[in-house]
Amino acid sequence: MSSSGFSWKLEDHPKLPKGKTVAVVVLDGWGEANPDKYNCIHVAETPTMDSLKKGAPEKWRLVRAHGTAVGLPTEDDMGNSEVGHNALGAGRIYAQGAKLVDFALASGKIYEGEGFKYIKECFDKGTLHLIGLLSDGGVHSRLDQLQLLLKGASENGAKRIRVHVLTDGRDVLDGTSVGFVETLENDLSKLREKGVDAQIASGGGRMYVTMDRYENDWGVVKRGWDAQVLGGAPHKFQTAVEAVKKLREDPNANDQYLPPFVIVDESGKPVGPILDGDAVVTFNFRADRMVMIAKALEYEDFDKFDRVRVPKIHYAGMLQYDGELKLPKHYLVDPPEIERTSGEYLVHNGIRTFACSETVKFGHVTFFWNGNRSGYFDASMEEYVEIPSDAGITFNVQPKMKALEIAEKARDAILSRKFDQVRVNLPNGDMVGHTGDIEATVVACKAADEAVKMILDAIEQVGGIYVVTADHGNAEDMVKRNKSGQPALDKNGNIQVLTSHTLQPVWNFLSFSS
Ligand SMILES: O=C(O)[C@H](O)COP(=O)(O)O
Ligand SMILES: [Mn+2]
Ligand SMILES: [Mn+2]
Repeated sequence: MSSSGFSWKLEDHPKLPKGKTVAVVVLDGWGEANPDKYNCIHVAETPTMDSLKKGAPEKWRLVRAHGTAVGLPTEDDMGNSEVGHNALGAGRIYAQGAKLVDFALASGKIYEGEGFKYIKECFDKGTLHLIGLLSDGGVHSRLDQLQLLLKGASENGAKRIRVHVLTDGRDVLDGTSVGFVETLENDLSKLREKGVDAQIASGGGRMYVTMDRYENDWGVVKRGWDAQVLGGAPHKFQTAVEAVKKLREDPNANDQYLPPFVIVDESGKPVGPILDGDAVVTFNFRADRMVMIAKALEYEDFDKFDRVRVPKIHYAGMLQYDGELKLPKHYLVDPPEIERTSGEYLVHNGIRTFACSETVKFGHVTFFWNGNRSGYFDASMEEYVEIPSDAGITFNVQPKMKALEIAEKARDAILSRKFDQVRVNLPNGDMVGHTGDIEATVVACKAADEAVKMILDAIEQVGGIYVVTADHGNAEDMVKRNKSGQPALDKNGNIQVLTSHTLQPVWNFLSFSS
């Protein structure tokens, strides 16, 4: 024990047998909801998960995965992968980025911090660029926070502001992009009345422009760079409302995947490329989908794509997105200090870990699990395996994703007896659920169930222990509902497909009596 009274030493658990391999399976986006045709988990054949539900009551719990129970600002906040895996990995609840940004904006502390002072140095001569997700989803960003930041920045001296918007349709209903852009345009016109030169400068759908994660597809970030920094895109419009409305006329259009566009003046010149002497803020608070753009904006040595022109800017993140890489160096709000996570305890106690998922969720069981830190705590005790995800597709075309491959890796790791903890994330329910394709989501849930079976069979073979749980809901409810729980119909009498997460609880199954 150290002089402060803290010790890494873990005491023996009163009930758990020692020396057994533990499998930790996180089913991404797998909640519990009423059984109806919009509950893809219910509709799918899921014999393994069904049999777990029939287990003795002391072997399972339904737990909340949304709202204040997991450190989010309000009970209306759905759970998400960051908060879910942070909480699972740390075994504790932290006030999450969303809440910390709320505090900093409400108290005005954001404007007194080092990060804001740093960007403010450019306000006299340069433009302030704000890049981020435009919605009220509350998973990566929030419109009301952007609105407060716009007001605060202009009151604190920003004279020229350009917003680079990423449309959502994933944490909110598809088609809502138009309303969000109209709201923002309205705010910016009010700023203009006050003498601030404020405009939207570029845009695109979040999954096609800028917000890739875990280096799945740098082409996504490049499209954003070209529009935001270089002022180049295949589509040019004079206003962002016109841009989004026009681009949505394509029958296959989807807010998540809108092509990149730039706003140009009457002479066709882009109104807001990022130039030397400008300030840039990425206003998303959530880390995973900001790390890649942060690297492009901050790193001198960068070989992921040709940046063509690298402006000398003052760049700050809303938060610091990676605690290990200290990326970005400057940020407006201190991130939650997620310390002494379970992974760190394990290495201090000689317990060997294997973690695996496919690219799109790999960082969930490593980076998020370890408190938003990339890399190993101790490479000699840990092995992290990433199975490459298919890039450039929406996962409804491959709903089985790499579930089988993840399960095989986990099975082999368990049977090798080289590891004490084997943890995986099975992405299917979530990634396919986000596409809004109900049929494909049913196939996805079946595939995830088969993967769970393979892992639990291996655990049984070695006489191990399992924990099967989820980070939040998604696939168990694929329709927007009214207050009485019935599908809410749109003005044409159609159901509205829910692509987002839910407020539903999640299962926690243990193979031992707790
Ligand atoms: O980033 C995403 O894909 C969604 O906004 C949230 O999904 P996740 O929290 O499951 O990653
Ligand atoms: Mn998730
Ligand atoms: Mn999700």
